[in-house]
Amino acid sequence: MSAAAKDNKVWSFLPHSLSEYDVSEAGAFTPSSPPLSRLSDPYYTPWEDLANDLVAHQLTGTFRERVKQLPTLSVNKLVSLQEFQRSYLLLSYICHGYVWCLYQQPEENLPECLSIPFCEISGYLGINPVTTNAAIVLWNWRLLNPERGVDLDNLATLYTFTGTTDESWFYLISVMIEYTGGDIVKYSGLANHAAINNDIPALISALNGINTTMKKLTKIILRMTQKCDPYVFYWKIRPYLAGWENMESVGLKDGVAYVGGDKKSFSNISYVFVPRNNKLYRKYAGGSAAQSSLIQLIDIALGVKHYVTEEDFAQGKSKDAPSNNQTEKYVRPPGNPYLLKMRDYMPGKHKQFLIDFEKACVIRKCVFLNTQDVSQPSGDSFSELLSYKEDISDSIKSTGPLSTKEQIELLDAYNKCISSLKSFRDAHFNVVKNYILAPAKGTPSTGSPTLNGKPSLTTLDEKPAPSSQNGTKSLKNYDHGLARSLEAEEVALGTGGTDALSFLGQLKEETRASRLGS
Ligand code: HEM
Repeated sequence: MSAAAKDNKVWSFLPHSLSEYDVSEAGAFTPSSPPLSRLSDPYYTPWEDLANDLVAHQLTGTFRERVKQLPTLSVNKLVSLQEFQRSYLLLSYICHGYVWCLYQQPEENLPECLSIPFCEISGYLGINPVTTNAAIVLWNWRLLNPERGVDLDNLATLYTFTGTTDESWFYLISVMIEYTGGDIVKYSGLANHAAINNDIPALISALNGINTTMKKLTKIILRMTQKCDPYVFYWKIRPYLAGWENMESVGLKDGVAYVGGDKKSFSNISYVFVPRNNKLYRKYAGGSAAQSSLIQLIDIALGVKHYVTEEDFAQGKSKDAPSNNQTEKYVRPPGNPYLLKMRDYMPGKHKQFLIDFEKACVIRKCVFLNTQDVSQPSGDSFSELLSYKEDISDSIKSTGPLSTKEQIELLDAYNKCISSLKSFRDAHFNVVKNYILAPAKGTPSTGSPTLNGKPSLTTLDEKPAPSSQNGTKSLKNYDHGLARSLEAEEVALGTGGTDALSFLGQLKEETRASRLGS
């Protein structure tokens, strides 16, 4: 009997047990117990102390000076996966505080005391050495009352860059979504197990579970405006979350040099080496919930396919792009390069879970094969159906045909899941307009309890004069990393450097198009 079977026979279609992927039905990709609040060995006190004082040192302008006094600590005294996760949080937080230091020009060299341990720890975890959703969300929370469960009225963050409640809320909304996603893991497992066995009542029940959970996720994301102010998010918080890819305009021409870190060996993680000044520079995207394994899992479970954007395809950025000017969807291979790239910004175990689940997932195939009479496929969906029929592998047990009523019920349960995923993406799209487009263009944002579109904190004009103490380079203008004012005709860029709204709009459309039947 495989490890998976011993763990839970529902998951026996995977080569490993859920716990081996560091995934659970209780909290999805969040750890099964709250993240550590301190490393056990006092040897790591220098990291702990500096992280605790990050906000204060940002304010006084002494952060970079303090980082340079750090000893280069060995990772040999980290004793568990949880300790590696905590040290990854500490170092990603310190590194971004260092590169994007408040009111300073971005710094393009990460000193050895940061880069060597950060690269080693990231290699162990199978994730890029940069701030990610794993650092600021999955491994960055605690329970106020340990006797009570995970809920927004019992959660606190371990670290924020700005010391604001807005930043805490921004992360905690994501924590709550990720944790609630435990039911997505549970029902996706049940749905695939049912699909493999062609157990239609069980499949319908599991799909209903996915639908109900998706609705909960949408309700949670809509709460973002309750305690996170778009102005604070865009101008104060987002700059710290930026990575060092597409940051030429703010001085990081080749990204950031991980001084000394390049001597070490790494896992099979992708990054770009640019030799300059005898240093090797790396370019990484910044922290984004696009690195959430949960939302990718939902796409995989429902068989929602994304494609290279029309724009990139036309420019030949896809390796499969044809030389002529065809941009029809059917010639674009499935897989959006940005979303696939984001898997290198997930913990390696979570990425492997997605890969293995994708290989084994037959939920959409089962729904499609069982509902042909009522879904009446044509065009692209007819080709899809043919490909399922031609697949002679016996991944789905064969049973008799369903009655029309049963077919309608199954199709309905599946399409409701697609609609609720589309509603989540609609809600997210509006969040992005509100938190990026509106503040960047100086237009009123909606739904903020504190601002009503007018800056209530320090306005940009009142921003303190840039500091030049300690000989560090000073900031010349107000644009910083990802925080930039945009002219009316300019598009807002996502952390990956592409037109965020057009990219997200395409994902919404691809979700909608995944409905079966009319
Ligand atoms: C203020 C709040 C938020 C803003 C401003 C925001 C912004 C963005 C932007 C600009 C993108 C485009 C790609 C990129 O830049 O990486 C994106 C993608 C994405 N975001 Fe958010 N986001 C927010 C909250 C959330 C939350 C709470 C989640 C929940 C998990 C989330 C999940 C995603 C996902 C999954 C993608 C990839 C596209 C997709 O699969 O639909 N975002 N977000």
